[in-house]
Amino acid sequence: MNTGIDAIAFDIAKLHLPIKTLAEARNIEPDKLEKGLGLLKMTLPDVHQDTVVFAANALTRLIEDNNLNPAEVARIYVGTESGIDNSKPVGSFLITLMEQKFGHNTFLHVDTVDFTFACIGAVDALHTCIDFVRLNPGKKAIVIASDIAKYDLESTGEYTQGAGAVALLVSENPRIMAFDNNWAVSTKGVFDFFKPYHTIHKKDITGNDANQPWFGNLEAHIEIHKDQPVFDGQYSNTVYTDRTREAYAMFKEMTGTTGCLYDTWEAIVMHLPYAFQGRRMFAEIFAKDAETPLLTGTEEDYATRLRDISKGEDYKAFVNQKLQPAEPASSLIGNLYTGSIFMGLLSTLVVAANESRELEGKKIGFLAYGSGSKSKVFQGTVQAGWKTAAQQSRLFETLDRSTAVDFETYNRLHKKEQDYSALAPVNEWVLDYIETELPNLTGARYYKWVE
Ligand SMILES: CC(C)(COP(=O)([O-])OP(=O)([O-])OC[C@H]1O[C@@H](n2cnc3c(N)ncnc32)[C@H](O)[C@@H]1OP(=O)([O-])[O-])[C@@H](O)C(=O)NCCC(=O)NCCSC(=O)C[C@@](C)(O)CC(=O)[O-]
Repeated sequence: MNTGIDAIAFDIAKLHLPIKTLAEARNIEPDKLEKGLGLLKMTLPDVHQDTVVFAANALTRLIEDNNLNPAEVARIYVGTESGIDNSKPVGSFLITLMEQKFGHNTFLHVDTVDFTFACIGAVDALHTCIDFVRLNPGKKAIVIASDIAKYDLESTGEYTQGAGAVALLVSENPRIMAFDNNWAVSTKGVFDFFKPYHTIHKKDITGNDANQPWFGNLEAHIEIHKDQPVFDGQYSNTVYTDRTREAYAMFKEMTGTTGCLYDTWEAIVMHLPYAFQGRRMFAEIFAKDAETPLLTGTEEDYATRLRDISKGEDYKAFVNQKLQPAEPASSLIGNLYTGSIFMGLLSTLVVAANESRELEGKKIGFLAYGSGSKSKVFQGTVQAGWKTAAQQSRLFETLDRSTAVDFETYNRLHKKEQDYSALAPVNEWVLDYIETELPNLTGARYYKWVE
């Protein structure tokens, strides 16, 4: 039985900071960001938006565009790493909101849960939902990837921010993409990017806490959890490359592929924290799988050879054919964390449709990554309804309508100083208020639909 993605909907933050504006303010050469990393716009949440809002908007669109009867949906599984509660999942908010819109008890028998593993959480949700539909033919599941990629001001992650959600309908005989039952994994527990609940600073070794055995010789200064990660950008690239290379090799082994695997893929969709991450990180796999000799001398020789290959004409042609179609949406959005790989898929489909290329029956390879760290490599075959879905998505028309903000507004939104919406919401969910008075409900978040 074919199982996979039957429909896609999305909700992307409607505000953006042009990357040039950020480059000028931070004294970075705009070309580095635009031509080096492929960034053009950085989308930002408005004051009335959080992960629940983006997820609810994408889900509402998925249901309405596909005339879905809630009774048909067995699961709504959410991938997120920017949830708003440590106990109550985004999924449980979604059930409340969908019942507000579609009727009392309409989602009573829907299973829901959040998956967190940095950017790969929604791929994990998809993986388990595909298994579920295979075991339960006729049932449908929804996977939602919803995140706000927020980094500290003036950090190297600042120019890779973005916000929004992608919702996928998973079913048998899907219209867009059917997945093979091979999922190769590479996992290792590392600290390349993480969001600790508490950050403990080493201040000095004279304070009272110095005597506490669990702090060793440190005085503890504890900060509460914040939205922005602790990360090491260059190390995260190394880990990204290692995990994807290892999972790719594992995929070859498990499928018994003897030749060059990527030659069998019409397009490659990778996790894109920024548009050019895939093309910057794939060069090693490109060389190794084609058995291009990489020097076995020093590490420096290896890096130089790899760099030469990545700047060569063969690699450029390969990038243009297989990796580039996933990039334009990322350039206009920024990082979507869990949603990035699915937005890369939609971008690939829309670019092919715009170029009148036929994808039906072609294989697409996926290289997912989540910090912390894990990669999953899998493949799918494009189905007959891909072009209609791509055209109906109106992806680039929607992104074109994004509103630019100035640097001051960006700063205020980032610091959460602004208490009014920069753009009035229309036909969408908004965060209405957060309870502050009632002791048993302090912190409860309430949402409403705005016509
Ligand atoms: C991604 C980094 C590390 C980039 O870090 P960086 O230091 O800003 O950039 P760089 O020096 O690595 O690369 C700049 C590129 O621009 C080029 N360049 C320079 N100047 C010019 C110019 N004038 N004209 C044209 N090109 C120029 C330069 O040559 C180079 O290209 P390359 O070496 O590839 O050829 C940084 O933005 C960062 O720390 N980001 C946050 C972490 C991150 O995104 N890591 C990515 C891997 S981990 C991941 O993907 C998971 C994640 C982050 O999504 C989280 C999760 O899983 O939840």
